[in-house]
Amino acid sequence: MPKVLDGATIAAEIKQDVAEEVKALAARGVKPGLAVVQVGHVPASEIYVRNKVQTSKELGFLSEHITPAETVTTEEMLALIATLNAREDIDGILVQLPLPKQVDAKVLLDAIAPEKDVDGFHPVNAGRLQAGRQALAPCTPAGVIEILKRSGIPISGANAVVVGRSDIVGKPAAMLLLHENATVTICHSKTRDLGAVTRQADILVAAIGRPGFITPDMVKPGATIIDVGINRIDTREEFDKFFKGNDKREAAFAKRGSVLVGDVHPAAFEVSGAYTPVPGGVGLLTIAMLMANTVRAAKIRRGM
Ligand SMILES: NC(=O)C1=CN([C@@H]2O[C@H](COP(=O)(O)OP(=O)(O)OC[C@H]3O[C@@H](n4cnc5c(N)ncnc54)[C@H](OP(=O)(O)O)[C@@H]3O)[C@@H](O)[C@H]2O)C=CC1
Ligand SMILES: Nc1nc(=O)c2c([nH]1)NC[C@@H]1CN(c3ccc(C(=O)N[C@@H](CCC(=O)O)C(=O)O)cc3)C=[N+]21
Ligand SMILES: [Mg+2]
Repeated sequence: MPKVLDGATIAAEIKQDVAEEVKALAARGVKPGLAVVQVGHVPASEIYVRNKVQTSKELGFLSEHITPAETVTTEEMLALIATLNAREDIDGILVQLPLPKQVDAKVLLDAIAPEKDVDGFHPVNAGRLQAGRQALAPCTPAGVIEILKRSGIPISGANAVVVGRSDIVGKPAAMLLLHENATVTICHSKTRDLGAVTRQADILVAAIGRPGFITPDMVKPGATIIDVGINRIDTREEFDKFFKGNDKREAAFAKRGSVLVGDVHPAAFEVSGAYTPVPGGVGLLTIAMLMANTVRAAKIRRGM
């Protein structure tokens, strides 16, 4: 039976560590400040943003949830970011993606002060990360490393295969695995004979954005699978592809009319030695690492 790498338990450990740092900072009169900017109404963003704001409050941060209208312009957003950059009480700025199409996301993300870029999306942080300098690393890839380390899964010398090469997940995940001395392969939509590559993986990271894409034949028996994908399924036909006969998922589907599935087919987990579930896996670590990054940003920026 494969081991389930429980994101909730690991996230709780990280949040405990963060809470202790917050206490030590409070004793020195410092409160980490996080601004979460959520533009318009993207249904998928609601729950994530709520999680972020709630968790930062629980941990005793100064927490601001800023909600510009759907119709906001790039210029207005730049003015908001300039204000947040200049504020002494704000240590971290997060602009939730996706943004409406009239807003130039790249221009905005580049305008965030790198020392307040708790998402780790700014090119300065990406460059610092790849150059092996101190950097704010993107939260989801950082969470992947934390899960592996805290679960005692050896990374050094392992064959790690990352499927997906986005600037916010796949690429930085590969870079962090490399820094931990894994032998890293990055795959993408042009990769030839993907299954042959993924079957070499001791650690397989799926960050593709396609429900159940990784099938059992693509997995080396006993491998560790980290499923980053978050895909919402809302038709019976799709549901049956992944969860037919699964009572717990049936109940969730009946109740909400949709369920989440990762980029890994549930049957592929059965081949693995250990895996992160969706939900309850990497997503929860993303939130925890955002908190850790915010405290880190506070300490660095305030010279502590
Ligand atoms: N758990 C969490 O906290 C988070 C989860 N996510 C989830 O992770 C997933 C990936 O997100 P993100 O990186 O932003 O997605 P992107 O769409 O930016 O990138 C997807 C990557 O997958 C590759 N890909 C697509 N189709 C195939 C294919 N058929 N074979 C091989 N590779 C393929 C693409 O290749 P190419 O470059 O060639 O197009 C691309 O590199 C999504 O499900 C997203 O919802 C994202 C962020 C946080
Ligand atoms: N600037 C920016 N930074 C991000 O980090 C960012 C973003 N934009 N846009 C969207 C993606 C996605 N993302 C997730 C965060 C938490 C969960 C999460 O909490 N998941 C839980 C609950 C899922 C649920 O029940 O819906 C779980 O997997 O168990 C998932 C996904 C952050 N992202
Ligand atoms: Mg994306």
